Amino acid sequence: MTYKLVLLRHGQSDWNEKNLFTGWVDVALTEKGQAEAKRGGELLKERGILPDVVHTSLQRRAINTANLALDAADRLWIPVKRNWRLNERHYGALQGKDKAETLEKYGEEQFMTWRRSYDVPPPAIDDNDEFSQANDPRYADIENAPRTECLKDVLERMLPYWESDIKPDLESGKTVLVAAHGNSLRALVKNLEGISDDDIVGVNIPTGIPLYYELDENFKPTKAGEYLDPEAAKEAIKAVANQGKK
Ligand SMILES: O=C(O)[C@@H](CO)OP(=O)(O)O
Repeated sequence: MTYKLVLLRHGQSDWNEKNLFTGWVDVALTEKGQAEAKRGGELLKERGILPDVVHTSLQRRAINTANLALDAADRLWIPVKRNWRLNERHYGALQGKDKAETLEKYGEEQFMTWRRSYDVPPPAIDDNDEFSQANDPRYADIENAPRTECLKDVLERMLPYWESDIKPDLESGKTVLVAAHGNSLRALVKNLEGISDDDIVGVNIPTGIPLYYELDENFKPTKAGEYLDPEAAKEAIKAVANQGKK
């Protein structure tokens, strides 16, 4: 018995296009992002990898990506579960800041530490900041909702949901789609593949291309995760890695 898991990062968002740190800011998909999501669903259909249940974050770029992909795969009818634990990493005071300007202002080392270090979070966002989620009703029930997060924080808040909701769906034989974000999926991939704290720095997830895993009974991948469009993924991974650079 192998478990079937598909990870899908949302398609290009308005702020991916504008090259702004996004985090918990709830931005929309661009037209290109919508097309990527649809293509993601077509790839699933072509390969016969048909989700039985979908898990998303509480952010519209992931929710809309899931809907567009599932519509294209003719699976819009499957049950859906949403949880803040799948949200993008909270980017703290960097939310809303231009990536290229931040790189220029603070230098490459600080910029990459904030973006990709495992355990150094950016400065916390002020509750009065225009890009704070302090008063967002969808997060009102979270105790100590984050004001910034590093990848380690994301892993720690994502894992309880993996255990309580995603694993049981896999165990019951369902093909599970997780539609989420660059950094919440990096956390999930780190955990799945046992990637070290140092090596996760170099892992980037492209937008809109399904990443397919088959897992054994211990939830370990039986082989490396497979991008359903490997050529497009290669180019897109490079582009994510180089964001901010001129
Ligand atoms: O801005 C963000 O929230 C993320 C994802 O778009 O960016 P990065 O890849 O720089 O972590």
